[in-house]
Amino acid sequence: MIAETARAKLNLALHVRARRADGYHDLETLFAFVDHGDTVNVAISETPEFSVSGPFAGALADEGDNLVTRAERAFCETFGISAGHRLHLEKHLPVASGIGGGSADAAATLRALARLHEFDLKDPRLFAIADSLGADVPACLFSVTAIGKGRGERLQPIAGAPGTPVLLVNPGVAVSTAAIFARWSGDDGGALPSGPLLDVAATSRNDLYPPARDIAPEIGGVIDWLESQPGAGLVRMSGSGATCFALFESAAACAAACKAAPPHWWGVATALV
Ligand SMILES: C[C@](O)(CO)[C@H](O)COP(=O)(O)OP(=O)(O)OC[C@H]1O[C@@H](n2ccc(N)nc2=O)[C@H](O)[C@@H]1O
Ligand SMILES: Nc1ncnc2c1ncn2[C@@H]1O[C@H](COP(=O)(O)OP(=O)(O)OP(=O)(O)O)[C@@H](O)[C@H]1O
Repeated sequence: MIAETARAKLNLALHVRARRADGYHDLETLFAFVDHGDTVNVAISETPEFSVSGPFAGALADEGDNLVTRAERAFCETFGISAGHRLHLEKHLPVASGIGGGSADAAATLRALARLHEFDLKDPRLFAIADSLGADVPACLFSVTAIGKGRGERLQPIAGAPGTPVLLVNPGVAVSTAAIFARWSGDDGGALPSGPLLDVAATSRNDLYPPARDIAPEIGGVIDWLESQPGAGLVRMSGSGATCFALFESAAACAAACKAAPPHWWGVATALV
């Protein structure tokens, strides 16, 4: 059996540039990944099956076509694999929450299957499958700190800030990525500034925050709460929300804030990788 971690993705910055004819939007984003995520297990099996466990398994109960099984089908078609697989997903990340849980699961499935069948992780066919499964899946395939352009698939790795303590908080509202983009102002957010990761993050924005807060005002409350926490530095919403994050100067301050979070919020104190 092969196990792969599906790390949560953060958009440390997200500038929306233009709406495209294909319905997507061109972005400039800073992708970073954290030391927390789902787990995907894959093994060859004569009786193919897919199962889910973990705290957010219930949110996927009605999901007919999970991103894990979609990734597996695409992999087998592309690489001509006739064997069946037993797939298991441990779901720790809230669903539809701006931290790319489904995208990370799809990417982890592709990495696990490539290892199982001994294909190179740099095989361009793997990237093409990732690109076909969603805008965040190519970034999740590599799960390294990177600038993303286009709809997020044109990736340029950059030096990260590993070990930086980060608190993730979600108020328990699921928001649709398509609905948030549909409410974007239409004003070009401009290019990201250049420089070291945390300097770029500090001098940029998430352009999806205003439309997300209009749809789910709870997100504004989460940002205000994070900004009031002792030791919090950069505070921002990730992706299309509703998860927001704060970077902290120390792991102790990060853990203390996590403990102080309202009990009905989901929160995890972790670190950038
Ligand atoms: C907002 C981000 O999370 C930033 O990393 C991603 O761009 C969203 O990535 P994702 O969830 O993988 O998105 P997809 O599942 O590919 O797209 C969902 C829907 O969001 C809108 N969408 C998504 C990405 C993008 N660059 N422009 C868009 O307009 C489209 O209406 C699309 O149909
Ligand atoms: N394994 C999966 N985990 C989560 N969502 C899944 C999965 N499979 C399918 N989905 C569907 O994909 C949708 C998007 O889920 P996901 O958790 O990736 O959103 P997100 O965190 O907002 O991602 P992003 O930051 O990429 O916009 C969900 O609403 C759900 O219907």
